[in-house]
Amino acid sequence: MYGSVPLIVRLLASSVSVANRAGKIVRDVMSKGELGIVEKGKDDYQTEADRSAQRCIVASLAAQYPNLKIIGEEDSLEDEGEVVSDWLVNEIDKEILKLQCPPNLQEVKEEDIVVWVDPLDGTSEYTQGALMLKRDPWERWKMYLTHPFISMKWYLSLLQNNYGFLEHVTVLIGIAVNETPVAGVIHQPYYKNIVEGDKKIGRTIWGLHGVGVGGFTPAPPPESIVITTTRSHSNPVVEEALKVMNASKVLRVGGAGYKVLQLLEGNASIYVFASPGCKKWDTCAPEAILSAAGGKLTDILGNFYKYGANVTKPNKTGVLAAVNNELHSYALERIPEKLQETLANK
Ligand SMILES: Nc1ncnc2c1ncn2[C@@H]1O[C@H](COP(=O)(O)O)[C@@H](OP(=O)(O)O)[C@H]1O
Ligand SMILES: [Mg+2]
Ligand SMILES: [Mg+2]
Ligand SMILES: [Mg+2]
Repeated sequence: MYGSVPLIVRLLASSVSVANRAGKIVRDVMSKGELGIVEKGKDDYQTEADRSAQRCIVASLAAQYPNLKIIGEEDSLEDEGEVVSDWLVNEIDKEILKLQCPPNLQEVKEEDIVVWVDPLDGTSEYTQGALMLKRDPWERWKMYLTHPFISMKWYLSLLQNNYGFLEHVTVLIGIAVNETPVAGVIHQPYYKNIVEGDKKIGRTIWGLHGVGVGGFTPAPPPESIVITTTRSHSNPVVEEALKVMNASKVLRVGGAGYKVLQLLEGNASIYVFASPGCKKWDTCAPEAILSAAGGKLTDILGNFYKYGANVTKPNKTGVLAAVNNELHSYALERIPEKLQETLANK
């Protein structure tokens, strides 16, 4: 029906609609309260929301774009569990369809594309948010006891945080063409906003190379250096890379998507994560949007990652990102060579 619209624009428009639906699934699982937490590895968990949102995204995109290569964080699920027909999205965002495709992306074919899907980025924050939604203290305590990875210190910090961590949760769909992220979607299922006088939950941020970004109001970086980094996957090497930045503040938040949003909205200057913990699905969509806004996301050696179908999944040499080249260079110059070698040789 929209065959005259270049593929990359159609795919981005579909991804916006699909991410909105996946966000609703994420909220519905939370409302039901049965999170179905599975431990995939150390500090690495999956919930029913991760599984269902992934099925929704992959099945919806594969049905409309059969020759796309789609790689999702929860891929080991393949063929298990059913895709509820209500999850199959064939809507397509009409506003995105109106975008003028840049000349260099007009001829892109499905075979040139790899879509990287993180159905739920910030799973730690999601599960901790669930805990905090239990208003009854006894219920909350019982749930805490079934969360093996939440220490008492965290539990107390969560209580003081006014249940705020759910905003860190995002749905990420990144579109790479010939190994480079050129378009992407970050959907925030728990973002609270007022649209035309009505309270609305959720928002969707998008970016396309050569066109720009939308779904939020970009803001310049803070006056002094503010670093954003992990709040749930730190270690001594990660901390060492923060120390050298001479930052006025360190913003510890969940998810790669939410951290890049902190850069785009002017709350932080640089995202530093000197750890091999992030994977290609964590950074593809954020990198596409950040670079469409004039920013840069690389490893901590300053090299770009490649996002082809056969690359290794982990971002072995960490993440270094900023809203502009100056801030990126500022950070890169400060990372000690020894630290770069530590990650490169791991
Ligand atoms: N040490 C580690 N082990 C497993 N996953 C890690 C990790 N460090 C980072 N990640 C993944 O990278 C993403 C961002 O992490 P963080 O919030 O700590 O910055 C999260 O994605 P998911 O929540 O999609 O799994 C998280 O799981
Ligand atoms: Mg995960
Ligand atoms: Mg993730
Ligand atoms: Mg995830």
